[in-house]
Order: sequence, then structure tokens, then C-alpha cells
Amino acid sequence: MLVEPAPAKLNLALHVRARRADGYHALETLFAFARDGDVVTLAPAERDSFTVTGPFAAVIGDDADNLIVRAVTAFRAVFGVDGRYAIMLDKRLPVASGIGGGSADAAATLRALARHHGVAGDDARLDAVARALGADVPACLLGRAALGTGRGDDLVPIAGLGDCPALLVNPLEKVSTAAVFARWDGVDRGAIGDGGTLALALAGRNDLQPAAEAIAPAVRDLLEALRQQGGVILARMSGSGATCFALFDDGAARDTAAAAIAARHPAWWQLATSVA
Ligand SMILES: C[C@@](CO)(OP(=O)(O)O)[C@H](O)COP(=O)(O)OP(=O)(O)OC[C@H]1O[C@@H](n2ccc(N)nc2=O)[C@H](O)[C@@H]1O
Ligand SMILES: Nc1ncnc2c1ncn2[C@@H]1O[C@H](COP(=O)(O)OP(=O)(O)O)[C@@H](O)[C@H]1O
Repeated sequence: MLVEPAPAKLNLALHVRARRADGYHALETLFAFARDGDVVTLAPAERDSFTVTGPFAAVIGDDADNLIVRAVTAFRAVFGVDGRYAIMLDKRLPVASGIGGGSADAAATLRALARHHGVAGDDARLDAVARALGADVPACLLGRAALGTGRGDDLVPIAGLGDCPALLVNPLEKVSTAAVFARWDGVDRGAIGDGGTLALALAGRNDLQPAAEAIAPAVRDLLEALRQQGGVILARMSGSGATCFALFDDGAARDTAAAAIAARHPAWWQLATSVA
């Protein structure tokens, strides 16, 4: 049995540079990964099965559209294997929330299948499968801090944040990635540039925030609530939203912030974690 973590993805900065002819957008983004997230468990079996447990199981169901099932189908086709697998997903991350839960699950599935079938992690075919599943899947497959360009799937590893304490908060309003990109105002506000990861993040932006706020107005209150906390280094929305994150000086400041926000907004989802 293979147990594969599917950690939450964060966009420390997300600069949208241009609309492309293929319906996608040219991005520059700083990817980083939390210590926590979903968990995918895969075991060889007589026949395929897929079950979902965890707090957000009911939101996605276990149908064939799931990115995990699509990852298995694509892996079999590309690598010419005929295995059958019992797959379990512990769905802990909110769905359609800008922290790449589906992408992380697909990437974790590909990692587990690669391990099981002796495929090297840097096999170019694995990256090709990941790209075909979604723009964020290659970053989740790499699973470490990286600069993403193109659709976000051309990756260069960068220094990580070394377990920086972080709090992720989501108002539990689902936000469609395509809908947010469609509302982007078309203004190129400039590149990410060169420098250390944290300095670049601090100088950076999330260009999708105004579009996400138009769809999920709670994002504004949420960012405000995070920025008011003590010991905050950076507070920003991730991806197309609506999850926002804050990075903290230390774990105690993060835990104090988590308690304060939970008391004021008990309906919001939270994850107290750290960013690698
Ligand atoms: C915005 C980001 C930032 O990391 O994250 P999320 O908010 O999804 O977590 C990603 O670019 C999302 O990647 P992902 O969720 O894999 O996107 P896909 O399934 O490939 O595409 C969904 C839709 O998003 C839009 N899209 C996505 C990526 C991109 N570079 N340009 C786009 O315009 C397109 O409308 C596309 O049809
Ligand atoms: N394993 C999965 N987990 C979450 N969402 C999934 C999964 N498989 C397919 N989806 C679909 O992918 C969409 C995007 O979900 P998700 O990856 O959580 O969000 P985001 O792209 O905003 O980070 C959802 O609307 C959902 O229907």
C-alpha cells in the first residue's frame, strides 16, 4: 500500500501577464507547498475502486471526472501498464479554492503509480501526463518551491521558505478558476523579477484578487482579518481564490491568529501549517 501526501499549493505571488490564443493566460508565479493537505492511498487490487473520505468528501463525490481517476487512466495509457488499483482519498482541502487540491491529488496519484511501476520521478512522460491533466499539476508533481511561467507549468526550482509558520483561511465560497481568469482586467502589471523567494513574494501581487473578490466578496474581509493579526509577514490570496494565507514570524503568532479568526468567523475553514 502506498500512502502519498497531496500538500496544499500556495501561490506566494501570481502575476498574470497576457491572454493567450489557446484560452489560457501567461503567468509568472511563485509556487510553494504547505506541510499539510489531502492524502492519497493506493493499493494494487483485483479491480479498480475509488473512495473518498474526510471533511470535504461530499463536495466532490467519487465519479470518473475526478482528477485522480483521470490521472490513473492517463498513466495507464502513456506507460502501457494494465494494473488495477484501490484508491482512497482523504479530502481535507476545500474544493475549488485556489490551493490546488485536485491538482495535488492528481500529482500524488502519479507519484504513487510511478513508485509502484518503477518509473523515475524525472521521466519526461510523467511531466507530459501532468501537463495534460491541468496547468497546476506539474508544480504539484515537483512538490517544492518553484517559479512557474507559461501556463504555470514551465518550472524552475527556487529556494523554499524553510517551514515558515502559515495559516490558510477559506470562507467556504467555491470559486471557479476559469470564471476568475475570465474577469481579469487584461492589464499587465509587470514581471516577478529576480531575488530571494521571500523578497520576491513581498514585492509581488496576486493579479487575480480583484476578479476573485467580485465573485466571492468575503475575500476582502478575510484578507483584512489576516492583516490585522500580530506577527504577519505577508497576507495574500492564493491562486484564483478564495483561500488566503498569512505567513508568520513564529508558530505562536500563527496560533494566536488562528484562535482570534476562529472566534470571530467560526464558519471559515482554517489550516494552521507551515510552508516549505
Ligand atoms: C490559478 C492557478 C494558479 O496556480 O491555481 P488555482 O486557483 O486553480 O489553484 C492555476 O493557474 C490554475 O491551474 P489549474 O486549476 O490546473 O487550471 P486548469 O485546470 O488547467 O485550467 C482551468 C481553467 O483556468 C484557466 N487558466 C488556467 C491556467 C492558466 N495559466 N490560464 C488560464 O486561463 C482557463 O480558463 C482554464 O480552462
Ligand atoms: N480530487 C479532486 N479534488 C478537488 N477537486 C476536484 C478533484 N477532482 C476533480 N475536481 C474538480 O476540480 C475543480 C477544481 O478544484 P481544486 O483543484 O480543488 O481547485 P483549484 O483549482 O481552485 O485549486 C473542482 O471544481 C472539482 O469539481
